[in-house]
Amino acid sequence: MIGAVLAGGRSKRFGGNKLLYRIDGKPLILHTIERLESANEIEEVVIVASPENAEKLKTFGYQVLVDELLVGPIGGIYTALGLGDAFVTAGDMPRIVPEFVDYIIKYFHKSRKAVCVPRWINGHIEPLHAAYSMGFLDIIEEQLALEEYMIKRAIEKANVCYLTIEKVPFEWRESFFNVNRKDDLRKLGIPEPLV
Ligand SMILES: Nc1nc2c(ncn2[C@@H]2O[C@H](COP(=O)(O)OP(=O)(O)OP(=O)(O)O)[C@@H](O)[C@H]2O)c(=O)[nH]1
Repeated sequence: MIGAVLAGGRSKRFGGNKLLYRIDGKPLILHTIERLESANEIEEVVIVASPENAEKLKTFGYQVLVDELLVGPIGGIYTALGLGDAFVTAGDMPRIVPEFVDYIIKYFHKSRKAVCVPRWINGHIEPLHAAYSMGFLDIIEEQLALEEYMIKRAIEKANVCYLTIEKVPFEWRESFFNVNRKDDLRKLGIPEPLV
């Protein structure tokens, strides 16, 4: 399955392009990609970028799709599904657990549902760590026509398989860690930059 890494955000909370921020000498997005591509079920990783970020991201040697919609993750997922079924993540997830990715993809194939997404017992879902089929494109198109851009709403309309997060190994939760603010770098053991 394709692994699609979303990279069309504005990093407002972080300030500056967080995906290019170097951690141990390597841009954050490459940490994410390397984790994702070490999952056995991932055949190829593609980056779904904003037109603004595309040129720089192409230098990393991965296929880059340009998201022309820029309406949030739903537009990135839409662009990725143009290539085929995809496991979609955010670009700011340097702690992805490959075994968890494989588990979700296998569950997705078995279930034959349009989307397979992890869900907490409290109902909160993790749509940027989920498997999507091309069959989901129709629902996204409907939502785009309605100017409803919340991915959560689109998923609610689909035939979905939910994976209860509390039922999988506790350590896998680390997979959802993402960098939003400079302060989050501390959780990676990196001192927050002074500027
Ligand atoms: N392709 C694409 N990716 C997006 C879009 N919006 C957000 N993303 C990506 O989705 C992931 C999660 O985004 P957020 O961290 O919630 O948003 P952000 O814009 O990057 O950051 P903030 O401005 O601080 O909210 C990141 O990897 C973003 O690059 C979009 O419109 N298109």
